[in-house]
Amino acid sequence: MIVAKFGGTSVADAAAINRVVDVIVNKQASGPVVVVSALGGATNVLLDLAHKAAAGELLAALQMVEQLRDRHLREVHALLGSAPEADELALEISASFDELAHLAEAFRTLGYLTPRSLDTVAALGELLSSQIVAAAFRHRGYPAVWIDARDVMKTNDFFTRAEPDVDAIALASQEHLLPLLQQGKIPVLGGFVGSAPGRVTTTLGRGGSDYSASLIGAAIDATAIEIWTDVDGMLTADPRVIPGAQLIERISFDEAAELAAFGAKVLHPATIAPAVQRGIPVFVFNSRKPDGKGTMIAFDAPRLPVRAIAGKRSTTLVKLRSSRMLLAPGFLRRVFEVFETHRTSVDVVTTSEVSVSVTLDDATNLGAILQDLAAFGDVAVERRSGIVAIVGAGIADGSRAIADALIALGPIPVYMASLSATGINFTLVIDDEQVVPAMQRLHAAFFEHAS
Ligand SMILES: Nc1ncnc2c1ncn2[C@@H]1O[C@H](COP(=O)(O)OP(=O)(O)O)[C@@H](O)[C@H]1O
Ligand SMILES: N[C@@H](CC(=O)OP(=O)(O)O)C(=O)O
Repeated sequence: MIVAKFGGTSVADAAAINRVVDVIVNKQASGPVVVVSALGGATNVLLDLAHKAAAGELLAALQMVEQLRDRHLREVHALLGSAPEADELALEISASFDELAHLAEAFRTLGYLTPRSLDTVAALGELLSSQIVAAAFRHRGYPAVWIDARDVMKTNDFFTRAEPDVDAIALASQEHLLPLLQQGKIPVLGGFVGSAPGRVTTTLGRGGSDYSASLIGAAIDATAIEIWTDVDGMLTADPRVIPGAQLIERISFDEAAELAAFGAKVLHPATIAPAVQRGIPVFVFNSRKPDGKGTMIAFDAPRLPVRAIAGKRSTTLVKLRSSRMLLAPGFLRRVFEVFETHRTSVDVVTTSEVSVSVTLDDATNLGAILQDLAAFGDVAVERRSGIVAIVGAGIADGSRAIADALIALGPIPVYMASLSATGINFTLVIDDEQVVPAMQRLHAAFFEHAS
C-alpha cells in the first residue's frame, strides 16, 4: 500500500486532475490511497471571502462564492462531459456553494468569525476537490471511492490547527480504507480536513495535506508516502528564490524536517514525524514530470556538510534580559512556561548568562506573552526578523561550513546564531528584508562553485 498526495497545483484544473489519474493508474498494483488538496488557490479564496463577509463586504464575498462555484463546475464538466455522474456531482457541488453563500450572510450578520467557522469554510476546498478527483477516476474506468476525510482524520478541537488522534485514525483507517484496498479499489480523500469528537469539522493548519498523507501512511503501514507537487523534488533552496536550485535525490528524515520547519514549503513541517515512527520513506515528485527521479527522504543519506538552504520571513524576535537569570536554577523553565501558557511555539533559542532570545513564527499572542515576560526583566521585540537555515548532517563534522556561511553573508548583520543539538542545522536570525539576499549568497557559496 502507498499513499500519494497531490497538492493544489497538481489538481488545479481538469488537465492536472487527468495527470493525477495517469500517475495513479500506473501504480494500481501497489494499492494506492489518494490524498488531494483543494484546487490550487481555492483555500485562500474561501478564507478571504469569509473574512470579507464578516467585515461587512457581503457583495464581494458572494461574488467570490460564485467565481469558485463556476470554477468547480467548469472542471467537473471538462472532466466528465455529459456523463450522468457529471449532473449529479454538479448538483451536489452547487448545493455546497449555496450553503457557503448562506454562511457568508451569517458571517455578515455576526460581524465576526470563529476558528471553528473558519475550519468549516476552509474544509470545503478539499471536500469538493476530492469528490471531483474520485469522479474523474471512475469516468476513466478506474474503481475509485470517495471517502469523507472527516471519517478518517480524527483530531482534537484546536480549530485551524487541530492535532491528530493517531489511535483513532488507525482504527478509522482500518474501517474505511483497508477494506477498499483489499477489494482493489482506490480510496480518494481530501487532505487538510479532519473532525473533532462529535464529527465537528477541523483542519490541520495551512499546508496540512502533506501531514494528512503521512498520518494515513503511518495508520495503514504504507510502504511509501508520495508527495506530488509542482517542483522536481526537494531542492537545494526554494526555486522561487534561487532559480538555479538543484534537485536533492536523497535526504535524511532529520534534514528534511529541519528544512520544512525553516521555510521549505514543499513539505509541511509535521509530515516527517509519522513517517519516521513507522520507518516509511517519503518521496517528493513533480506531477508534471512523473518519470523524474524525485527526492527520497529516508533514515540515511550520504553525509554532506550542507544539503540545502532554507529561509523564512516575518518572524518575531523576543529578547529578554534579566540579572536574576545569573545562577538561578529553573529560570529558563519559568520563561518557557510563558510561551506554553499562550500556546506559542518557539523556533530558535539562544541564551547567555543574563539574557535569552527566542524567535516566534506565530505572534498572535505576543501582547499577552510580553506582559508575562515583563515580570522577569527587560523585554525587547523585533518584529521584522527573518531566519536562514543551513542544513546538513555533516555541518559540524569539522568542515569549514559554519565559517564559510558567515563569510558568505558578508555585510548582512546577524542577530542570533544557533547550531542545533543534533548538529545538522545552523540557523541565523537576520533582518526580514535580508532573507532573500542571504539565501542567494549562501546558495552561491555552497552550491554554485565554478567547476
Ligand atoms: N527546498 C525546496 N525544494 C522544493 N520546493 C521548495 C523548497 N522550498 C520551498 N519550496 C516551494 O514549495 C513549493 C511547493 O509547495 P506547495 O506550494 O505547498 O505545493 P503543493 O500545492 O503541491 O502542496 C514549490 O513550488 C517551491 O516554490
Ligand atoms: N489547501 C490547504 C492544504 C494544503 O496542504 O494545500 P497544498 O497541498 O496546496 O499546499 C492549504 O492551502 O493550506
